[in-house]
Amino acid sequence: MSATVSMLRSAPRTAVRSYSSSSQLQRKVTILGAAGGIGQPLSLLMKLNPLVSSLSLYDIAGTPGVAADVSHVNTLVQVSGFAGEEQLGKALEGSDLVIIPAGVPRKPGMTRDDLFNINAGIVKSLSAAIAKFCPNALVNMISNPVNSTVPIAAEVLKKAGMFNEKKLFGVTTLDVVRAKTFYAGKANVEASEVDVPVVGGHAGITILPLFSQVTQKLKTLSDEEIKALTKRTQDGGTEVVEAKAGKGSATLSMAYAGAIFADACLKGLNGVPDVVECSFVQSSVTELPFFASKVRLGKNGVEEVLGLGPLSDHEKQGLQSLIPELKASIEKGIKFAKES
Ligand SMILES: NC(=O)c1ccc[n+]([C@@H]2O[C@H](COP(=O)([O-])OP(=O)(O)OC[C@H]3O[C@@H](n4cnc5c(N)ncnc54)[C@H](O)[C@@H]3O)[C@@H](O)[C@H]2O)c1
Ligand SMILES: O=C(O)C[C@H](O)C(=O)O
Repeated sequence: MSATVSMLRSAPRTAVRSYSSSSQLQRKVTILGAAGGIGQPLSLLMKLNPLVSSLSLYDIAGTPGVAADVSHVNTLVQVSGFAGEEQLGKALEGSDLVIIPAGVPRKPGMTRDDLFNINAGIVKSLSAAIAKFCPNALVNMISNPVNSTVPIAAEVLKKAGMFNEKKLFGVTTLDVVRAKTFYAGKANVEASEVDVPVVGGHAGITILPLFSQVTQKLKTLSDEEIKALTKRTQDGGTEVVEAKAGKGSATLSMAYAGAIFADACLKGLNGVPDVVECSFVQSSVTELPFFASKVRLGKNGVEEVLGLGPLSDHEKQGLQSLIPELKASIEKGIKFAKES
């Protein structure tokens, strides 16, 4: 059983145990964009997380209702709702972890980069508020295009003199969740027992699953099957956007993935050893300033950015192909933050 599934099954009892045993486990988590498609189920999942003591739900509107609703779930997490820019500071003050699913989602026919014009400004203003009200918090960036929004947040935090490269994460966990699910389906193994690192970025070919490093290699898949799995993982977001036919992009699977990554960050903060997840972070693994790879999480956020490990020829080729696109998206984000 995965850690998250077991967390969900035992949430209320575990919560009582954590709070009575150690005040050091009290953590404030803030969700920016909490009334949205991802924000609402993610708020529910964080209400079930025994490592959270206070859950602050912020959006431009609608959060008092979401907070009232989620607050009735019988765990010990204290929930507060904040709506409108004048309440943003109060929402953020004292946060240990800020999760950002604020911004517009794709419609069929759009790329993630088509969201840049609207979401870049949203991420910029929210990052400025984080620099002002909770500069020591870990930040989990979900808003797309992640390949540009993470560099934007870094630049805004730098301008404010508050950038700490150990504390800013682009959330790419959904790519890992998809790679595990699709691989398990093809190889006929238990999805919860499969692990697949996904590196690069979070858009199209910049998403590079490393199926050569999969755990649970009970069955050897052909090169053609691996290529098809790679393509399906890269197009996973588009598969959902098309199926939703204009009603947005992945929300439920993203909330699940976001909750897994937030839980890993909280475990790291609490000193749990060997917490490793893939994430898009400041990196020297390639020549690019930001790159997704396995990251060891610790009390200060990123403890170690792990290397890529041995790659198959197909993966080496994928890595070469993704660099120009990822570089351009990173540079676009940096330029926007510097010039606006
Ligand atoms: N990283 C990933 O893997 C991943 C996966 C799925 C979706 N996403 C992205 O997450 C974002 C949100 O998706 P969604 O489906 O929840 O969209 P949504 O439209 O349902 O919700 C977005 C929410 O953000 C809020 N918002 C807008 N401006 C804001 C601001 N300035 N401050 C606070 N909140 C603000 C909106 O009011 C809305 O409630 C999109 O950009 C989407 O592309 C990323
Ligand atoms: O595909 C999208 O636009 C949303 C998200 O990035 C995803 O991967 O599902």
